[in-house]
Amino acid sequence: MIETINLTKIYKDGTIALDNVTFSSDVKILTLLGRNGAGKTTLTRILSTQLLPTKGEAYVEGYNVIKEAKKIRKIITSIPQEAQPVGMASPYEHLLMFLTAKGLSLSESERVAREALKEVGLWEVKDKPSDELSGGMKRKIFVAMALAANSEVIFLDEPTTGLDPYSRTEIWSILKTMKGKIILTTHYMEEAEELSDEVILLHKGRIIAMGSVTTLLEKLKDKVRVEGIGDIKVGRLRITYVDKREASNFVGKYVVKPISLEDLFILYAGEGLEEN
Ligand SMILES: Nc1ncnc2c1ncn2[C@@H]1O[C@H](COP(=O)(O)OP(=O)(O)OP(=O)(O)O)[C@@H](O)[C@H]1O
Repeated sequence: MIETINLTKIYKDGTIALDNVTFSSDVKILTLLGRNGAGKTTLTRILSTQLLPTKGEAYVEGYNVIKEAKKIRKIITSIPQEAQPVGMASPYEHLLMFLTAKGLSLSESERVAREALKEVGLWEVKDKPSDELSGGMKRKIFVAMALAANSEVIFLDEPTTGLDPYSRTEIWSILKTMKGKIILTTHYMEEAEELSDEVILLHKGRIIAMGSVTTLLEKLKDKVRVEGIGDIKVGRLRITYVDKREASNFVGKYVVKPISLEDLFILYAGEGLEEN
C-alpha cells in the first residue's frame, strides 16, 4: 500500500513541487503520469526515502517515510531516470556489484544475475563494457537489477525513455512478470495504458485524476476527438469531442482520432501533454 496525506514539497527556491497530495493505492502497477515538472520525480523520491517532504505524511507498505526510512529501504528498489551504467563495467559486473551490495553471497549473486540477464535478453552481451552497449541495452541493465532485487516495491522512473518501440515492448513484458509492486513514472501514455492497474494524473504538483485507465476514460466513452475545430485550445490546435455516431460528419474535413489518455489531461487540466 502506498499512501500520502497532504504531502507537500516546497524546494528552497520556493517551487511548490507537490501541493497537498493525498491518495492511497494498493495495486500491482501504479503509474504516475504528468508533463514535465508535474512533480512525479519529487513524489517518487519522497516515497523511496531519498528526499524529505516539507509537510504531510507518506507511507510505503505501512512504513512512514521519515520515521521508518530504513525499513522502507530494505523492501524497495529505486531506479532513477538519470541512472547510467559505469562505462567500463559489464552488465554481469553491474548485477554482481548490485546484488553483493544488497547482501547476497557471491555464488547466490552469480545465480540471480545469470537469471536476470537472461530474462532481459542481455546474456549474449553480459561481458561487454557498458559503454559499448546501445542505449536500450544500458537501460535494460537497470531493469535487470530491478528484476534481480526481487523487492516488495520497485520504483521505476521513466524506464523506457529514449528506447525504440521494440525495446520498449520488451521491457513492458518484463515489468509485467515482476513479482513486486511497481511505482512507474512515465511520459508515455501508451505505456501507462499498457501497464497500469491504476494511474495518477499529476499536474503542477496536484492530483487532477486517479483511477484505472478504463475508469478514467469512462468520461470520454463513445466519443472521438476532432482536431481543427472547437473551443478547447491546445497550443494552436483547436479540439472538440463529439459522439462516435457523429464522427462521419467531421471525417474528411477535420482530423478525427480515437480517445487516448492525452485527452484526459485536456479534460482535467485543460491542456495537452508535450511531445516527448
Ligand atoms: N532540487 C530542486 N530545486 C528546486 N526546484 C526543483 C528541484 N527539483 C525539482 N524542482 C522543481 O519541482 C517541480 C517538479 O519537478 P519534478 O522533477 O518532480 O517533476 P517531474 O514530473 O518528474 O518532471 P519530469 O517529467 O520533467 O522529470 C518542477 O517545477 C521542478 O523545476
